[in-house]
Amino acid sequence: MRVLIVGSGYVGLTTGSALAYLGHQVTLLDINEERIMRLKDGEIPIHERGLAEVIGESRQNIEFIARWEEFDSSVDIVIVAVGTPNKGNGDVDLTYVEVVAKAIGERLTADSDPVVINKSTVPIGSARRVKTIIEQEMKKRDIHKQIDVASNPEFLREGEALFDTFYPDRIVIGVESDKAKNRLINLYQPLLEQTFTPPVSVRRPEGLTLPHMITTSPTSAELIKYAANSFLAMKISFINEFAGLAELVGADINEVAKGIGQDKRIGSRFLNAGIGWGGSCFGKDTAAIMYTANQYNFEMPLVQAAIKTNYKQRESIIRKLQSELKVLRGSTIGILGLAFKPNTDDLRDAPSLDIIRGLLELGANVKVYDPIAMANCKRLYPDLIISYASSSEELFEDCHAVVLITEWEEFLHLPYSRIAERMRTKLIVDGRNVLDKEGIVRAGITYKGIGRGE
Ligand SMILES: NC(=O)C1=CN([C@@H]2O[C@H](COP(=O)(O)OP(=O)(O)OC[C@H]3O[C@@H](n4cnc5c(N)ncnc54)[C@H](O)[C@@H]3O)[C@@H](O)[C@H]2O)C=CC1
Ligand SMILES: O=C(O)[C@H]1O[C@H](OP(=O)(O)OP(=O)(O)OC[C@H]2O[C@@H](n3ccc(=O)[nH]c3=O)[C@H](O)[C@@H]2O)[C@H](O)[C@@H](O)[C@@H]1O
Repeated sequence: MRVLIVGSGYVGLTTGSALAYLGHQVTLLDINEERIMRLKDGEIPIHERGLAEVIGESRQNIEFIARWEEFDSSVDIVIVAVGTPNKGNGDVDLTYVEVVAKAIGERLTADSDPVVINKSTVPIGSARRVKTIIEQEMKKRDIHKQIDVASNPEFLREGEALFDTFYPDRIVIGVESDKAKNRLINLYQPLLEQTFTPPVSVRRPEGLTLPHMITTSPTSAELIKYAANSFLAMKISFINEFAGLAELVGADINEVAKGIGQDKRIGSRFLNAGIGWGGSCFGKDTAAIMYTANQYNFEMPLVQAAIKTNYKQRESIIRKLQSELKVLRGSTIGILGLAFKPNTDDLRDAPSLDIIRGLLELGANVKVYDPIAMANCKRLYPDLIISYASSSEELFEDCHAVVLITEWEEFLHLPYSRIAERMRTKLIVDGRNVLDKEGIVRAGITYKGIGRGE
């Protein structure tokens, strides 16, 4: 099928590359000309495992364009994957989606017959809003036509974006017509039946079950996306709430998580206690659903509490440092990891940033190290008065304490005896409960985890 994807960010570029790999003819349109130029030159603008391979192998099926003038009105599917940022009050800024809807409506002809798909995370009613805008624009040119707009929320995780795209647990489509339903089934057929040859760098896991396609109304599909992210956010906050209690009563939250996670009804994933969630979506989407609920004068105390607990986790790191070091003014604190999670250079709503700001406000000197996110930090936050270490080992030099924020693989096996010698006071706060506690203690370093009632 011929597919136009509008927006070439994490979601658009991943989806577009995967669809091209599966054999569709994909055009990726982004108004960010620099990004399109880089893509045309073969550069991969985001850090995602397998993306270079998948794009490389599908070059003949992908084209990159930066101008709406090149829009081909005879396309079968248009996927909208532009950003839907928070306005600051929880409400979703739909400007980009609306601008795209208008641009589509201005260009469709009487013969065009595409299905338009909202893949961006959008509040309920957005499929209808996009449909109205497109049809109104067409009417202005005297074209009276119904356009199918479907909702097809995206569930990929950054860092595992291609894996999640090729091997999804489910594909949700919110449609109002058989035409839209059938076109989406055709689009995703190779994934539903797993008939493609997996890319070398994104292997198919053994024992993989086929993904279900879940067909709903557009409104249900829109709500499914918010419910999924809110539930995952709540699950993390739930374990973090118990981590706080575990510290007081002398239990180990890792043991508790294992003990409850083995219950299939609960499941063991997303039960890692620590400094909580960050990233571009959990914060934005929980705030957005609270905003929607509020518009209906409806309370969602569970989601609200999940948000509150999450941001308390970041503060709790500073409380731990205060409790061990007493005075933070003049202390040097090392921050191991900046990205909101490993395998990405994304700093959106990264817990590291709040923790760094909190430490700076208390007069501490902050030193940081991250294998790939430091360049982004320098570029986006030039106001942060911090120093950058050249390696994870060098970070420990002269530190009064080091806090692990992001569980990058390379941080998991540090030479503790060597780094102990470089520290001024020997304290490691393990913000993700992933370090070798025994090894750290053996090297004479004090270990503080999250929810580990030492
Ligand atoms: N990043 C993630 O892991 C996930 C994101 N989502 C949702 O997907 C949507 C997109 O997110 P990301 O890909 O992260 O955003 P992003 O910010 O990485 O990419 C959006 C792209 O859209 C482009 N754009 C904006 N206006 C445009 C226009 N008028 N025409 C053409 N291109 C335009 C921008 O230049 C940008 O490159 C959001 O609604 C987000 O909530 C959903 C699941 C996962
Ligand atoms: O809507 C979105 O954008 C996406 O949001 C999340 O994906 P993502 O934000 O990329 O990353 P996750 O792997 O979910 O991690 C989010 C945050 O939760 C934290 N986390 C995760 C799991 C856990 O057990 N504990 C925990 O603190 C991570 O460190 C990270 O900061 C969801 O997992 C995706 O399904 C969804 O599509």
